[in-house]
Amino acid sequence: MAPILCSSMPEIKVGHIDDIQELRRARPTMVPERYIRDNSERPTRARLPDSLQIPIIDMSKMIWENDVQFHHELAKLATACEEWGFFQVINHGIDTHKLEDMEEVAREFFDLPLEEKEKYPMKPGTIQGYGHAFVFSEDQKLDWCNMLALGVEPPFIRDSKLWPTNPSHFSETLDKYSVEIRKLCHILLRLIARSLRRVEENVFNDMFGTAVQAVRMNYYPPCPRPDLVLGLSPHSDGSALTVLQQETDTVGLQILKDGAWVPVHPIQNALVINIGDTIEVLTNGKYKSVEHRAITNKKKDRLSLVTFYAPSYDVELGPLPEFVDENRPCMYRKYNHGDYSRHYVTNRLEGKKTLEFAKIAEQL
Ligand SMILES: O=C(O)CCC(=O)C(=O)O
Ligand SMILES: [Fe+2]
Repeated sequence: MAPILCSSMPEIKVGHIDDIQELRRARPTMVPERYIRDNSERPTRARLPDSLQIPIIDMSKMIWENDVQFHHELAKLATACEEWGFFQVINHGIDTHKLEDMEEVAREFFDLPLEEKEKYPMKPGTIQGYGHAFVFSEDQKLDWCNMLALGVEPPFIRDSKLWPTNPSHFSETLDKYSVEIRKLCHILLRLIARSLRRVEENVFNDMFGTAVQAVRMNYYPPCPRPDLVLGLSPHSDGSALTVLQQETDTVGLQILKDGAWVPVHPIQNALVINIGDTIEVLTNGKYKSVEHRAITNKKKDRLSLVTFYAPSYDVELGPLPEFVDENRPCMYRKYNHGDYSRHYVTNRLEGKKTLEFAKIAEQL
């Protein structure tokens, strides 16, 4: 997902969209037609070796720069970004209470009666508030998910009317949480720059002067037919970095690796990080923004808390010259990040299609 803009598109017709938690109340044995995916999109049970897991980066090994451990972990980070686009960080230094508190208020919010949650409506064509983002037509297949999405920083993207006042400590908890995640993003961006070797450690600094930070909370109720639906459609994120927190008792996130959907198994207190479209463009495709999706479970619900961290809207982006040479010709044109964000939020989630906005024609 991209950072959140309030791009209202009054002309779009999306038809009636059910609230999934309400739909579930009647304990249906089947799902409505609008959720049933075409065969090719349905979650198939992949026969993958359990050892096929996204890399795990131990941040406690990356404190002392002169240490052998530091360089070993940095090399792992480089491989993770190049080959997977995803990794989990452990020992990231964020107080686990802050993570748990956020999970708790988010759950409390989703457990509220619908009338209460509808006080913060996500209007069609916008992606802030409670509801369904990225729905633009009546015939579009829908995701088995309720969402609450909020712009956090800079202040002009924050729509305070959409910040829940119930639970009463929601905003305060989200603010505290967001400060911690932001600090983690700063550290990660520096480490990522360092792992690229060809650029200075502070190469990204100017782009993130008034960085955009947005949060999306995805709640996936249990689904009677998880084999037919998707929790969240395949997409790459329009951010620079995404930080995803998930509970440990359900698997739902899958990433596309060499043509197979690989599940991301949750690790206690770890955070899942992925490279977004911005870093793919800046590194001219060296570090990958990888397609991912969420599937549902028959018996269990699942909550994911997702922070998108992106450059200032006024920044002009394009591949850094250090990553363009005769072996790797320039794959992306220069563009304004605000324009890209607008493009992202006004199109449905469809694999890596949004990045075509930036691709140079002969690379399409
Ligand atoms: O819930 C998940 O695991 C995936 C969430 C995600 O990819 C997103 O919100 O962009
Ligand atoms: Fe995502």
